[in-house]
Amino acid sequence: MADTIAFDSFTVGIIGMGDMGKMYARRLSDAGWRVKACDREEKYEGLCQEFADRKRIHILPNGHLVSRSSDYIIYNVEAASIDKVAAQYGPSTKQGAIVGGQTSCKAPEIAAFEKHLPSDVEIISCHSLHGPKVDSTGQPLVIIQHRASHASLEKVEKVLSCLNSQHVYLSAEEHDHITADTQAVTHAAFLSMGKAWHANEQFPWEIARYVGGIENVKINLTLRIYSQKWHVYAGLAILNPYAKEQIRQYAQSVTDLYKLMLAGHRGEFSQRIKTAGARVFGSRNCDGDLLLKDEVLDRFSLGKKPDVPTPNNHLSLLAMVDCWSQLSIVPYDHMICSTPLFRLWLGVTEYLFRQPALLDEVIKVAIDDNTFRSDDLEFTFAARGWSEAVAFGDFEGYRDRFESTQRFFEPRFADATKVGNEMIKTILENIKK
Ligand SMILES: NC(=O)C1=CN([C@@H]2O[C@H](COP(=O)(O)OP(=O)(O)OC[C@H]3O[C@@H](n4cnc5c(N)ncnc54)[C@H](OP(=O)(O)O)[C@@H]3O)[C@@H](O)[C@H]2O)C=CC1
Ligand SMILES: O=C(O)C(=O)Cc1ccc(O)cc1
Repeated sequence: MADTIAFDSFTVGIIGMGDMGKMYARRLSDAGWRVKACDREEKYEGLCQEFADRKRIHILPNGHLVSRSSDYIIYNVEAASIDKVAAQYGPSTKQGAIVGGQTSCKAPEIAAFEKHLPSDVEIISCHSLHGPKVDSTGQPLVIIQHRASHASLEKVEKVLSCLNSQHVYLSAEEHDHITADTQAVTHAAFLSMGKAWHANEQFPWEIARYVGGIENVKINLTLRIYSQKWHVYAGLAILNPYAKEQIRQYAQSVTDLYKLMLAGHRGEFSQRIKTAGARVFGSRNCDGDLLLKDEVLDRFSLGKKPDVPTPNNHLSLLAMVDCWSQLSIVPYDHMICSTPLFRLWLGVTEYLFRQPALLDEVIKVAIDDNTFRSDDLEFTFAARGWSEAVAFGDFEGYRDRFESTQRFFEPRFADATKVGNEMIKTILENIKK
């Protein structure tokens, strides 16, 4: 029984001491757990120094040593490496231990564990649905009891309870299905915005069209994504069996809407947007209780807001709702398994679709105002480019696409992270109220 596990008789192993592994090691050891951890052998000395003042974190040279001496081992490595790393260290797992992974996509992780772990080892995976610098309190933490007894599940729950997250119990398949909707397609939208700004050599905070209100959310979140490691986004999009279709539909929605705009098909365009809005937001179509408010949004700008706002047709948002509608996705159903980024993204789409006057204005701008056709063309190319990289399973192509734009925005990451963190905190607190 979990009640009987004690700090001094139960060791947690962590394989992969990158951002998430270190966060887990620190939080678990702060709570009193004994942690044995490793990264690649060449990082052994550096990690020993980094964690020298932590008496409950014991750095070991490799995953064999962690696996054979730990009761619950969490793999915190790149999603694309899980098969290789589990093949390496899995056979060394202590008899009767519990093994889990924290990768963002569960199909390959579970397949790797089933293939490489001895049959007397139990499998319980997890996934913290937030980045390493976000306070884990109240955030969803998915727990997947794949091959394990109830008593072992209780042990894992007890260990992870120190994160103060909200436990969400799913199968690996349910997890991948939901995160394809909440994560992969959300990232595709922001990655496309960044790529389009880069293609036009625009720093959006310097351009009136992109300053103020929901533009601030778009810019801050785009820069936030590009300031992180490419493999996190590549892994959860390329390896998730459901993500290709979502991302393909997003690119298709962008393309369809762009063509209707170009051709000036006002009726068809408007009908398509309104139908999508009704399917996704249904009876939520009224002002009053929006997740996001102007006065909050306007505070978080990297640039100076113009006196008169420049019109924007918000193609990225219209396409998001069209995509959800085409795939019969109701994003509110996924709130239990949402990341902060997804909640903000949903807040932004809601802001547009639940204010009928604003939506009408946006539709009018889309058809009548061709000032920004070239920005929108680049956005359309970008969405299709990301979709192709994901569809072809092209990790290296994805990496090049990601890192070239990362370099373009790099000088502003420090500012954007500061403003973005503050924005996320304030907006999410507002959403809770
Ligand atoms: N960052 C995030 O916001 C979140 C990430 N995740 C998931 O968590 C996992 C880890 O992500 P994150 O910490 O950000 O990534 P990092 O790149 O920071 O960490 C992964 C670490 O694993 C190491 N590693 C690779 N192979 C081995 C090996 N054979 N033995 C030991 N260590 C190894 C890597 O070394 P090297 O760099 O040399 O390859 C790296 O230090 C990923 O699967 C990601 O999808 C989940 C939630 C949030
Ligand atoms: O909120 C997001 O979508 C992020 O970008 C952070 C993130 C990345 C990977 C995960 O598996 C979970 C969270």
